[in-house]
Amino acid sequence: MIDTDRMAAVDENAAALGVPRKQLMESSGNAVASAVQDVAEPDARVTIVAGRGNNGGDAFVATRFLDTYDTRTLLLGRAETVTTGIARENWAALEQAGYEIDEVRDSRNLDLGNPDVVVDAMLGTGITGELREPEATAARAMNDSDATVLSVDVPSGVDADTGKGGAGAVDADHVVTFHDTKPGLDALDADVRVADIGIPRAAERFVGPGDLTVERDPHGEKGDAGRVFVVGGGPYTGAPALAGQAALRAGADLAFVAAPERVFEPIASYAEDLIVQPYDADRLGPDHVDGLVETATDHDDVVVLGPGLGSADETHTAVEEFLRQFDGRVVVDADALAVVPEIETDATLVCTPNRKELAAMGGPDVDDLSEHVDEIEAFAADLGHVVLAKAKDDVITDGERTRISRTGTPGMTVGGTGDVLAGITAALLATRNPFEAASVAPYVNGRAAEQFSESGLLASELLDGIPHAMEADR
Ligand SMILES: NC(=O)C1=CN([C@@H]2O[C@H](COP(=O)(O)OP(=O)(O)OC[C@H]3O[C@@H](n4cnc5c(N)ncnc54)[C@H](O)[C@@H]3O)[C@@H](O)[C@H]2O)[C@@H](O)CC1
Ligand SMILES: [K+]
Repeated sequence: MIDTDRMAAVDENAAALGVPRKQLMESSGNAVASAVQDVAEPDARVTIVAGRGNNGGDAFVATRFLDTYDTRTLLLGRAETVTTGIARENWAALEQAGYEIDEVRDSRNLDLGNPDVVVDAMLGTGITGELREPEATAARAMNDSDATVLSVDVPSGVDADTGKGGAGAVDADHVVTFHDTKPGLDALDADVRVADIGIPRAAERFVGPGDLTVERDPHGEKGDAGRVFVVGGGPYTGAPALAGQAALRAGADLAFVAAPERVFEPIASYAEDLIVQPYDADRLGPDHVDGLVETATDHDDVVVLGPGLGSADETHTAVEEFLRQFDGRVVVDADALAVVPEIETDATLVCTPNRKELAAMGGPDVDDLSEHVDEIEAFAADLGHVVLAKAKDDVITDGERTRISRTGTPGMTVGGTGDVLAGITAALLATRNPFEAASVAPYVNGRAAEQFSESGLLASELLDGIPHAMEADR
């Protein structure tokens, strides 16, 4: 099962891996033709009704594979108004090769003929709202005809994610959909087949540019990029400052750092963009927890818990207490990670262990994480939280799904890059679901690093690279 946002991401990832969409369209069109062949007698009359997007493009390709039938292809609208280059190219190929094709410029002139099979390629995943003209008239004609109706990807007028369709949606007998089935096809009274169109597994497995642009979970209000609240610092000062700044670079509206009074000055001096809130102590302890939880809850903050906190017993107890009380979203990093396997929490956690921290939490103790994805996935399932295990190839899993992020450079072994990652993850967690945020963050962090020379990379340099790294088509 794949929803349309994820499908679009995978499609873009495939293109980045060298399999562009026009190639996928050739496969889709071929699959449509096979589906027609399965329902059509050898002498059947086939009418293809195509829209102006890529759904129509699939059908233009199918036309070439249906030479042996009595096939007509109708385009709803003028060829100049076809919306995508690849669909237009496939239409032009039909024109040049002399296929029987027609532009339907006025829905009153639509005539399906008397076909045995109608291919509905008007609208796929690009639909918004109820069917408009001329598609609405064409859908009525299909539904009224005696022909077998075969829809491309999804019946036109039906939302592929929800299955909802306006009153005028196409009532398909058969659907041929691509790569994986769609949530909205489940409830349909139609025979649904899934066609493999040659999308490499890697396009799903590895985080790619497609993941940057789509799949935003509108957790907050639209335009509300969220507040990130870093609970860190004590023995160390640089770590929380890096995490907070990284969150800002990755799109957070505000970044707060709560830190012990003793280290307030240095943290505040690193960057004027950070708001630093001191508490009266040398390090985090149980007394501070109520106040921190209240602040984070009141503002619906995404919390980064851990950077620079140190491993004192009272701090460990405070982290436990924080996670017991808080029920919002938390990126857990560094010394705070050790607490996670020991506690029950209602919070939504993304845990960001490196190799050693993963082993200390009870996960596999291995050098190459990407060779042990099943074990890490099983560990995350047990833990009940999203795990972003950091290594040369980062492994991201929610216990059911696993992705790998391969960006980055050898220079990233320098101190502080993990703090930057925690901040990016928090910013993304404000607008995406935890698994997506955890998948995209290391991809962005690695891309940020790729903008600098490997030797002598500083974690603070990554900050400058983040905005550019978040652009899909940089
Ligand atoms: N995503 C992928 O990986 C692949 C997608 N493919 C095909 O591409 C399709 C999606 O293509 P597009 O994104 O171009 O979108 P569509 O072809 O579904 O529709 C886009 C067009 O429909 C118009 N439109 C939108 N809502 C309308 C309405 N209510 N009434 C009338 N017209 C309306 C738009 O103005 C636009 O011209 C998929 O369904 C599938 O068939 C395949 O080619 C293979 C790979
Ligand atoms: K369709």
